[in-house]
Amino acid sequence: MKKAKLIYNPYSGDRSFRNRLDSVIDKLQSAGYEVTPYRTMSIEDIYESVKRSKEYDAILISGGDGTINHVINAMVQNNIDVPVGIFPYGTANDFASHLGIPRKITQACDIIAKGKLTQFDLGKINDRYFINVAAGGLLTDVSQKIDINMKNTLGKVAYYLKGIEQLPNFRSIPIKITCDDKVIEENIYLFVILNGSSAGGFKLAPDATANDELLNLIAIKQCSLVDLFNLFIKMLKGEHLESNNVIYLRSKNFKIECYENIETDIDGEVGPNFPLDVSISSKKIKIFTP
Ligand SMILES: Nc1ncnc2c1ncn2[C@@H]1O[C@H](COP(=O)(O)OP(=O)(O)OP(=O)(O)O)[C@@H](O)[C@H]1O
Repeated sequence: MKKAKLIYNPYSGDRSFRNRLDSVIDKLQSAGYEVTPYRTMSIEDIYESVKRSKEYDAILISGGDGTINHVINAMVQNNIDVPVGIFPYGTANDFASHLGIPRKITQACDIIAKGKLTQFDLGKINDRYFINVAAGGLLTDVSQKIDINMKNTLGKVAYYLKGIEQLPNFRSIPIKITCDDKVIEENIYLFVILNGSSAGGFKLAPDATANDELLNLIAIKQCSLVDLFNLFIKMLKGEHLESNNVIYLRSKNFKIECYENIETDIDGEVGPNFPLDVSISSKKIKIFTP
């Protein structure tokens, strides 16, 4: 039998994964995996658990993008290069949705049982990796500021409510983006750098895939409230990339400088300080996919 370590964050999403544990073990055992579950106690504990997982044939993760981010960073730090299985039990689950991995336990187990692996890129920001998105600006600390109980009860709606609550603080920030031979200096509201295609449930980079060896930078320029509202409508229709108020760049590298002390975010977790050196690490992880 192959050995799989199942690392699960009991506080991700609606916290219901723990009730499915027996069913998961049953299905994976039938597929030839001897499963060792590990219930994480904290973020630091995720790193400790992965460090002790060098003998396994696969690492399976249950949680949202934040949990996947920490497990993958820990795997890279420890040179663990085994297949990764995902149970999308977070709130937004942007990365798993992008990969087409469903939340339903039977289907997620079937994907692991079938054993099809696809290589994916990782974004790198200073010395940390991101699976889906790195962001900065005035709404990006929304996911970090939401109370975990509010997120568990209200799901994705909690992100929007917290976003609206932050609107009075909405102001632009001066930023310098260097990419290939271009330098752009602009006042912006926020920027996102995507490896996948969605953030917070919004399909911001519709043509991007997490294995095209490119990162997608989308920034919203300072504009009037009316223009911002129109941009939001365009975003819902997937037409925002054509707007004059949007900067859209695709590249393997970006340098981002900002002289104001604003927070950054990677996969919904607290990110590093400026300046940001962002790059793509091509085909860095292999994940069980449909
Ligand atoms: N026991 C724990 N082990 C690991 N992380 C924990 C634990 N308790 C709370 N957390 C918090 O869970 C967060 C990660 O949550 P995760 O991203 O997996 O779920 P989510 O936020 O509900 O989903 P998504 O990111 O998809 O919206 C970390 O920021 C961490 O602070």
